[in-house]
Amino acid sequence: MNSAPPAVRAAGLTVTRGARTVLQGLDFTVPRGQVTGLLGPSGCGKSTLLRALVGAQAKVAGRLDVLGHPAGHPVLRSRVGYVTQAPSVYTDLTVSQNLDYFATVLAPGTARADRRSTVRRVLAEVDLTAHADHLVSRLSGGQRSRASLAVALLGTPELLVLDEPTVGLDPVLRRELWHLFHRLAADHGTTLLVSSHVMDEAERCDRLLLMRDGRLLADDTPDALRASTRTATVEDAFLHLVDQAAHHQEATR
Ligand SMILES: Nc1ncnc2c1ncn2[C@@H]1O[C@H](COP(=O)(O)OP(=O)(O)OP(=O)(O)O)[C@@H](O)[C@H]1O
Repeated sequence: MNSAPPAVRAAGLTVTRGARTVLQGLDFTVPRGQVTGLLGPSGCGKSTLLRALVGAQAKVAGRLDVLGHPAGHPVLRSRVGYVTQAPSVYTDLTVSQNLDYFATVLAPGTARADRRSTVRRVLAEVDLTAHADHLVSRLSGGQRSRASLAVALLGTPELLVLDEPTVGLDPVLRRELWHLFHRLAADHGTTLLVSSHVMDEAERCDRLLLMRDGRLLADDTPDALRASTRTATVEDAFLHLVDQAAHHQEATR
């Protein structure tokens, strides 16, 4: 049982983009030291929610606390790591050159020896030590994803927010990344919030936030979700909840 206060607490979280209300009054928590999946179809609002969490989204209403502070608070800058869908590493530099560059930008004035030891640490964490001197342009998709992740790990974040990190990867590389996420949670107590639109990835999460059309359908463990919906997979549980929500909507019309 995790009795620590949650890493994220949202109440009535609402976001408008243009004329649309993209997130509609969400209430949820994200427990510390676990891997929570944010699952839902393309366009349901996952990236918008993650952007709100890291303070990069305009027109956010309601309450959104991250590690005990309002989302986007300056003290969170070094405590929250964010990996966007677009790769954040330079393809014409080697992996270690990228990491050394970002380490300098993130902590200017750090002694060269300290920077080098940080770079060595994150290379080992994402299992890219053997590829440290390879150009990013020569890496596989999974290795590139891990290089982006390594940048986010430079500051030893307590919360890692990952937007569809496994998109476009083959099943073996996806499995490799999920192992890494769980290792970070187990070894460092890092909290991970990982978005995906691939329902089978839900089975790999400790906890799930299931989203559709800007609303949360469920906030539970995969086991509890399957049990409460009497289904065999999280994908079936999701479909069950979608149907249930549609019936409810019709009944209240
Ligand atoms: N800049 C924008 N202005 C207005 N609406 C936007 C903007 N960006 C996204 N949206 C809308 O907000 C909704 C949620 O988008 P968001 O990117 O959060 O979804 P998502 O679940 O992350 O999708 P995907 O899995 O495809 O990345 C979509 O309907 C989208 O059309």
